Amino acid sequence: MGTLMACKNQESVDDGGRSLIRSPSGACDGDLVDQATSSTPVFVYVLAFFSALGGFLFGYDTGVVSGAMLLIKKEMNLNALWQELLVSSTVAAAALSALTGGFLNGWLGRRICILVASAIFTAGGLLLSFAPDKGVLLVGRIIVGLGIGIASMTVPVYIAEVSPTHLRGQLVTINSLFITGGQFIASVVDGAFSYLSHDGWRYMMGLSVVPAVLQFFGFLFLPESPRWLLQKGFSQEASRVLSRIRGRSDVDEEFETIKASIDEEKDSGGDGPVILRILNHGPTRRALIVGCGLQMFQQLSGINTVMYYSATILQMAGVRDDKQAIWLAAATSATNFVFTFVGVWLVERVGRRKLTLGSLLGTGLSLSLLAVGFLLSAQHSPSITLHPVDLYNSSCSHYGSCESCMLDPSCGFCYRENTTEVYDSSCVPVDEASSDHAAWGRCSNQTDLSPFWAYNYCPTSYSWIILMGLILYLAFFAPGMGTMPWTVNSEIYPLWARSTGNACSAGVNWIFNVLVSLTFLHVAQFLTYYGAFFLYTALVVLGMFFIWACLPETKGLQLEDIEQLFNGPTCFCGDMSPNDDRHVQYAPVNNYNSCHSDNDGSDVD
Ligand SMILES: O[C@H]1[C@H](O)[C@@H](O)[C@H](O)[C@@H](O)[C@H]1O
Repeated sequence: MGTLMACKNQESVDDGGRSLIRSPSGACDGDLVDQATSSTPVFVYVLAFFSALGGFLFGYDTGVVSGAMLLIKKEMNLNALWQELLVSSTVAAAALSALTGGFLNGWLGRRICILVASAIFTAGGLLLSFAPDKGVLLVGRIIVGLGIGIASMTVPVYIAEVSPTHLRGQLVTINSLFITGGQFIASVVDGAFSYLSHDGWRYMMGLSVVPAVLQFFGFLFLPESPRWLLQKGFSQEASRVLSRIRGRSDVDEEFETIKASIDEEKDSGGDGPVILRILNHGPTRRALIVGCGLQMFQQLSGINTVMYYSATILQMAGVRDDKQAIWLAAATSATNFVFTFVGVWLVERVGRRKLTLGSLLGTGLSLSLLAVGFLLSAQHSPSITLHPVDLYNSSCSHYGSCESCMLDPSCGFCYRENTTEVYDSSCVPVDEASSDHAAWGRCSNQTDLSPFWAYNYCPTSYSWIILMGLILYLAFFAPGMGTMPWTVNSEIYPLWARSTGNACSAGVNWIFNVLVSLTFLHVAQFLTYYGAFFLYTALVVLGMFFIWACLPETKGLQLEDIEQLFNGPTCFCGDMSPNDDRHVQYAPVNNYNSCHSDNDGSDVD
């Protein structure tokens, strides 16, 4: 490997942008830096937009189901198992297809995979909106999941491969913006169609066809990634596409750098299944550990539990009307979306490492605030004052407070309240067909005069702490932990391992997504809600150690150079990040001629 060299465009110091363009000889090319940073052709934004529609569909299809489910379960009389199946089948299918997507990506290319994903999204959306019964709904949800898996691993790779170095982080992070944007739009659509109690869900699910068709037709006219083309030996096409994307004809330097790295890899005689080659090749194996670790900790921070649980949190805060709860849940996903902009803005300014660490720190603090809120609510949980005769002698009749009653999934809390206190409270079995009311007694038939029914939560006056924790959590999670795992994974693998590396890490993301959401209620049952949130806090602290110790800074490096960051030990314990400002000197290139190598000259080789 040649010495890692860096150039810094002085003009981009102010906004924090950094350019490192390496020619095959290792020399910095001032003109190239100039062209790359000063005139980014619009075309690259068009490419990023059409690819990020895949992220939008990922967000929309995972987000829309919660609101749609409220209507579907009534119309199709779904029990809890079917509801669970319709939600988790999509995520499980996404895990499977993300894992196999790596093979498809390397074989067919990024563009074909994006086309396939948008065709799958279209077919799934149509099937869902015309589904005659729950069986077809399940098939539709699985199909959509297959599309999500492929899109989630292909889109960041494609955007990273077409982006100029100085914009790569920002453009890939736009995909995350589209994910949270999709979740937000889904919640607004859920709110709007919730008034249409008959068939409203068909529109909610069916609307995803619009961006899917748009992406499909867009990609019919958009080019393949030049890096993939070159890897497959289509040199002329690769050079033509690269010039088109860069908006200029002199792309030789970049072209040669990519080619040199492909030739180098060919010379080293790689053979056999890519995953085995990754595992046998130190730097790539270490990159894979870091990439999968990031994705695992993203999900272990409990984002999807918090998002999913937001409606209940809002109910605890006293929002009882279903419609109002739906709209307030839209406010939650809006917070997630708005704070993702902060990530897009910061990624090229502060870099991936600091952004992720700062985000995790805030996420951990907010999780402990959430936990404290739940702890105080539990300690001041209303007691049960009425004990109606329970003919079936269910477990519900044994509880003394709302806290223990609501932690039992078969019971709910029935109560009246005035401005200061809860009174006339009882713990009764929930109706098996619908958790909206009790199986029998005062809360079994909801009228305006009947008492309130709380399933899965307790009324509390500490809900404001929980609400604050929720908002702070999203504000800290969204810019860093929500975005960086996808961005960093799109850039840390060498070309030959990029599809497989991203497939594995996206697969890890989806697997932990299923694990965390499926286990949440059980964990809450064993540890109580505050215990569950303290557990997530502990996992976030572990994640911070991992990221502090093992995540190098990739900002400003050309994709072909990033592999060198993993030449040392997997974890460099924070103070040895090879791309720290302390280790790489960026030379002012006002005159675009001066260029320094690392300060000790020894480099990361
Ligand atoms: O990066 C995304 C994003 O933060 C979403 O809000 C979340 O639902 C996904 O699981 C995650 O992968």
